[in-house]
Amino acid sequence: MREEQQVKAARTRRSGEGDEERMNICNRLMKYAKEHLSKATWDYYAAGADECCTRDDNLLAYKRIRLRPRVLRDVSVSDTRTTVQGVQIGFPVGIAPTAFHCLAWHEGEVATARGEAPGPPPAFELRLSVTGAVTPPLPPPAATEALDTCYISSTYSTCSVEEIVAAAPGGYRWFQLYVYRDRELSEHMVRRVEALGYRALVLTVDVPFTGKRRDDIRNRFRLPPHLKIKNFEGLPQAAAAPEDYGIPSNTLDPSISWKDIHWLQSITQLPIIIKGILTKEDAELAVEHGVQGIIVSNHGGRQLDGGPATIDALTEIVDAVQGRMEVYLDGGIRTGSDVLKALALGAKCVFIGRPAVWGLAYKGEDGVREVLQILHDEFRLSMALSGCRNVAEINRNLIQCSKL
Ligand SMILES: Cc1cc2nc3c(=O)[nH]c(=O)nc-3n(C[C@H](O)[C@H](O)[C@H](O)COP(=O)(O)O)c2cc1C
Ligand SMILES: CCCCCCC(=O)C(=O)O
Repeated sequence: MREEQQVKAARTRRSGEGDEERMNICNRLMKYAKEHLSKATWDYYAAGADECCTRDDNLLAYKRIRLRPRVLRDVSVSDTRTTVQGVQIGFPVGIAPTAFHCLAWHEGEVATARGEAPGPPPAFELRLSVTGAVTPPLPPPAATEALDTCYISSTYSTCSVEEIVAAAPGGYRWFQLYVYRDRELSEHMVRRVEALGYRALVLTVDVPFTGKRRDDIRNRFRLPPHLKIKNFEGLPQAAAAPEDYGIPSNTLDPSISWKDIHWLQSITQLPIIIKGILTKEDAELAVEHGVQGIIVSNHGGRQLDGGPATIDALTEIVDAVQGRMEVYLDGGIRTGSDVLKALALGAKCVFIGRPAVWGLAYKGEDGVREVLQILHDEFRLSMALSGCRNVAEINRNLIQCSKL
């Protein structure tokens, strides 16, 4: 079942209504994207692996968690700021790496980067036109609060890392990397992003092979010829290789193992974040290998179907790590209360994949900015309504015991 249908079915079960007007902003934008993108592009973005159980569970798992709000705690001011890797960001929601943004919007990742970087406040027309109601009044933001957050740009971007940085030089960025069969290609990318001021490397470890995405197979999906993986343009390693999705298929190395973490550490001083951890055993190994963080991720349910929802995997991982490195999470974040629940269960920050793409498809950089703005406002409201004045006050006491 598609994400949209699944969410609708769940909502209908919960509320007894088919209440489209009350859809959260991410699902509203998803609906817009579905109506406006080509079928093959939509299918690619929305895809999950096999029967999409994990993709759908990523969302539904949040809806099974109940909060324990505290009251009478003077929430007249709430501060959403936090830090990741020692750097302050405006609120604990960043943008996960997703490929091929030029399929959603002509400016591609350049628009995403602009939408994420600090800039003028967004226009509120979407909030009025899509939700049909003005956002409820909120406590005033903390004085220095801004929507600055972290954008992890994908190796498989349709704009180059140079174009992304030039478009929005003030942004805080991490680079998503694969270990390629040709280690020189990985090293080349590391050197480039170091020189450009990227602040961390996010090593994706859950794609030894591409998951079985049935719609993509049926559609014979591949990047159209007028679009390119710009990061590989002109590189001899990528030139003659056979392609998968329009990506040189020899780039990913299925033989990578923990020893490659040492290799990566030997060629860079940047913090290394491993993306795609789902068990306490691998989290423990990540600590032992001295990386600076992990992202609890199942690749948006696009790789192994049948694995856990990320929010369900989080607790055992946080308990194993015991604060020895930062633990982040992606997958299924669609509302401010999802963010609150993930933080309460121990995530330092969460990342959104598809919602940023839906925003991009809706209105380019303004659409991305609005998704972030709305998630920010929802998160701030959820904090206040549960009695949290700042991010440090969010902890497991907020979660009903049956979920711990
Ligand atoms: C269209 C699409 C493309 C993606 N491309 C990448 C990628 O290039 N590298 C990567 O590490 N993860 C990639 N991911 C996974 C995301 O980083 C992230 O784990 C996932 O989207 C989070 O789930 P969400 O979409 O429910 O927020 C992609 C996901 C989607 C939906
Ligand atoms: C040959 C690997 C295709 C992966 C493309 C990007 C990605 O991670 C995705 O989920 O899609």
